[in-house]
Amino acid sequence: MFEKSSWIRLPRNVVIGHGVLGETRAVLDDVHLTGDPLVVTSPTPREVAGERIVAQLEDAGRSPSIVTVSEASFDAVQRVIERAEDTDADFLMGVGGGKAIDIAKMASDTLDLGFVSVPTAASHDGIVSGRGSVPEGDTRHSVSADPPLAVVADTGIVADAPWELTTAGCADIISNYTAVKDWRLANRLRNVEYSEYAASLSEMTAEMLVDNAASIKPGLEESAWVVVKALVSSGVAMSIAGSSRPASGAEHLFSHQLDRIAPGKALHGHQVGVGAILCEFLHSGERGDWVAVRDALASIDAPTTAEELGVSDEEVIAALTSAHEIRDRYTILGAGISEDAALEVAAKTEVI
Ligand SMILES: NC(=O)C1=CN([C@@H]2O[C@H](COP(=O)(O)OP(=O)(O)OC[C@H]3O[C@@H](n4cnc5c(N)ncnc54)[C@H](O)[C@@H]3O)[C@@H](O)[C@H]2O)C=CC1
Ligand SMILES: O=C(CO)COP(=O)(O)O
Ligand SMILES: [Zn+2]
Repeated sequence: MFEKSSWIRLPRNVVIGHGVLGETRAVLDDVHLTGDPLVVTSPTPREVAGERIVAQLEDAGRSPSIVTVSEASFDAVQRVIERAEDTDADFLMGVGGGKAIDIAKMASDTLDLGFVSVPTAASHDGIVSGRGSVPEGDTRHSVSADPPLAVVADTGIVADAPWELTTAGCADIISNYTAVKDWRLANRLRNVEYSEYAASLSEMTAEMLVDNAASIKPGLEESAWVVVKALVSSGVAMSIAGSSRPASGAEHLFSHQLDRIAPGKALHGHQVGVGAILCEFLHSGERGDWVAVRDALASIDAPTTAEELGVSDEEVIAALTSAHEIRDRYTILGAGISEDAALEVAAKTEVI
């Protein structure tokens, strides 16, 4: 008899559309979050959404608190936990980009409180995922965390965000191609647990985004819709898998290493996009699909070279040759690639 059991944990309400921030209170009521939240945000998202949520809840007689965070780290999670305890928060809301959402998600998981995700940019696929991604010293953790009970994605706000945040979200989705290839490889070579449903959903999400690339344009609210839906779909794939495997392979290891070697130079999505070009070449060779990955990234204005990322050629090579060390995750990088091989793949793909 098949005895294995697994929990697929998903949000109950995913509300996407123009002006839906104004419906936040109704969304919270619908999932029985009737108390006082701690809103976790960063400076600009605080202005464009955080303060508005606080005002809306205060008008309804509630007493929300708000805290601003700057980086994704275990220290930041701890500070938010303390603030939630001090303010006696009933639940947490992550309002902003991937870092604010990850911190709020991880803090609410530790506190065993409800969590609501309010993305102000379509820059990453952690909007609905049951994962938190944070660095610690020389390693990068991808930890399990309760997914949001509800998501409120106001496409008016997302469409007004800087265009590069949207192109970063698109690149995070395009990187699903290599992530799934790595997952299948790890399943074949290391018997890593694998879900064909999650893998297919992840690939289909990337496929649909690439097929719609021509309609993804700056300032267009319809584009915000398309990208947010793809990010939700990719997050659902991670929830089905119970890991970030469907959306995170060697291209993510490369990006996480770049975060250490060249911190603050480029967005997560842009780094994983360039990583996907390199890793696709490693998977399928010179005449393989790396050109299609590069062209898809270029078609939505995402960086395809070290220069466009704002990092040096040496930093790219250092990140690529050490990426396998950052996490125990089997990928096309295996036990690591040599500097010669890294120089060749980076030169042939014109990343450097
Ligand atoms: N947990 C998960 O499953 C996933 C987590 N991530 C994590 O998410 C992080 C990357 O997320 P990002 O959003 O790229 O970085 P981020 O959270 O640092 O946001 C980038 C910048 O955009 C600003 N911003 C957000 N909305 C804005 C708006 N409407 N107008 C103006 N500025 C705005 C933020 O305040 C920040 O300064 C990484 O730490 C990555 O590891 C990424 C994918 C999946
Ligand atoms: O960024 C991610 C998926 O896009 C997930 O990253 P991690 O594998 O670090 O959790
Ligand atoms: Zn990512």
